[in-house]
Formats: sequence, C-alpha cells, structure tokens
Amino acid sequence: MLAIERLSHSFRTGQEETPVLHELNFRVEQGEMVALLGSSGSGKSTLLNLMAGLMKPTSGSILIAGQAIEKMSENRLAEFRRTHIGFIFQSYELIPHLTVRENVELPLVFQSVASHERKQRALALLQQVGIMDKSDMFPSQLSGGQQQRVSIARSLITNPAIVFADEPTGNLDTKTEKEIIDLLIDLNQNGITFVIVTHEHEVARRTQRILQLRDGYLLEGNEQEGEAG
Ligand SMILES: Nc1ncnc2c1ncn2[C@@H]1O[C@H](COP(=O)(O)OP(=O)(O)OP(=O)(O)O)[C@@H](O)[C@H]1O
Repeated sequence: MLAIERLSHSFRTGQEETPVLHELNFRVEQGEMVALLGSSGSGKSTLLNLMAGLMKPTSGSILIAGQAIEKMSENRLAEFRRTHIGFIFQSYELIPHLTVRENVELPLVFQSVASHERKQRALALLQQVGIMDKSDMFPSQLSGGQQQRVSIARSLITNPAIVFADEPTGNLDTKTEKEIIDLLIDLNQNGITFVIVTHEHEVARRTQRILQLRDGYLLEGNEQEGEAG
C-alpha cells in the first residue's frame, strides 16, 4: 500500500544544507494502522509532508498503491492526492461557512460527483462516525471531538487508499482522545489503512505497529505489538 524506499530529505537555507531524514525504508500494508512516533524535531512532519505528496524528497522513493508519487507532475500529483489520499489534521481544517454535511461532501465537489450522490455518501459517513444528527450544523456549533469526527468523515469520502492523520487528538482532552482513537480503530477494522503521526504514547500504544523516528533515523526493532482492539 505504502512503500518508502531509501528516502532522504535535506532542507537548504542559503549555503547551508540541513539533513532531516536519512535513508528511511519501511512499508505499510493495506489494512494496517501504524503510528509514527517521535519527539519534536525528529522529522515527523517532514516525513508526513513527503508521504502526502506535499513536497518532493531530496532522494528516494514513495510508492502509494504501486505508484511513485515523487515522479508525478504537479497536476498528476494533485489529482492523485484528491483520489487516493485522505488527511486528518490536528486542527480539523473545516470550512466555517459550510455545514457539517457540506464539509464532508467537499472533496467530491472537486470530482464533479452529482449532488444527490454526494449527499448520500456524506450522510452515510456521518452516521458511521456517529454525528448524523449534526449534519445541518456549522463547525462552530460542534465540540472539538465532533469537529474531528467531521474531519474524519471528510477524509474517507473519496475512498482513499490510505489516510494520514497528523496529531489527530492533539487538541482534545483525554476522554475525547480515547473516543477518537476508538473510532479510528473501528474504521481500521473496517479496512481503512492509517498512518497516524503523533508524539502521544497513548495513541501509539493502541495501534498495531509503531515506527519511531529519532533525529531523522528510523529506529530498528521498534515495531511492537500494541493493544489495539
Ligand atoms: N522548511 C524548513 N527549512 C529548514 N529546516 C526545516 C524546515 N522544516 C523543518 N526543518 C527542520 O527539520 C527538522 C525536523 O522538523 P519536523 O517539523 O519534520 O519535525 P517534527 O518531528 O514534526 O517536530 P514537531 O513534533 O515539533 O512538529 C527540524 O530540525 C526542523 O528545524
């Protein structure tokens, strides 16, 4: 599903080159739920931006569903992102003047899906994430946990091959965090592949597998059985 091969990345500022990721190799299989753990500055965001096709690596390859995204043109990559990759953000990134249902539908608007089909699919997902009754409300009328449920529903509406979540519980209290992790695990058990970037051990503990970054290196022997489910 996701294959990272000899992936390295450096940032250049003026004359100076700052290496941030060093020859990473790993795979995430279809149906897996993987936590990418690491302290601040270890390179998590950089790796996530590369895997999500938001920037090009200095060297190495990122294959999603068998396709090397670093080789794609900007247009092809934008299209690929819209159809194959889902995102969940720490701060939800909902559009304030659209209703909950319209937010969830939005990725399908860009794919020119007919409005009755968009509505049907959005409502089905809102039901799955447990907030069908909020579909006509606006994001500001929802709690943080509910807003994250909207964002999760939106990430799934295109039936992506893989969903990347960037600190999805970073703004939530402990109880709500647990509920959101429960939801992600539930969705994973229904076949969704997740890579969850986090520095919270509680999130990582409940995933099937942990990839740990330290100073841009992937630690060996870091994969462990979690207590998922
Ligand atoms: N655009 C950039 N230009 C130069 N250096 C950068 C740039 N972006 C990130 N870095 C450096 O790369 C390293 C890794 O940063 P990154 O944001 O990937 O870490 P992180 O693990 O996501 O940290 P955090 O948990 O704090 O978000 C840091 O040393 C950072 O200063």
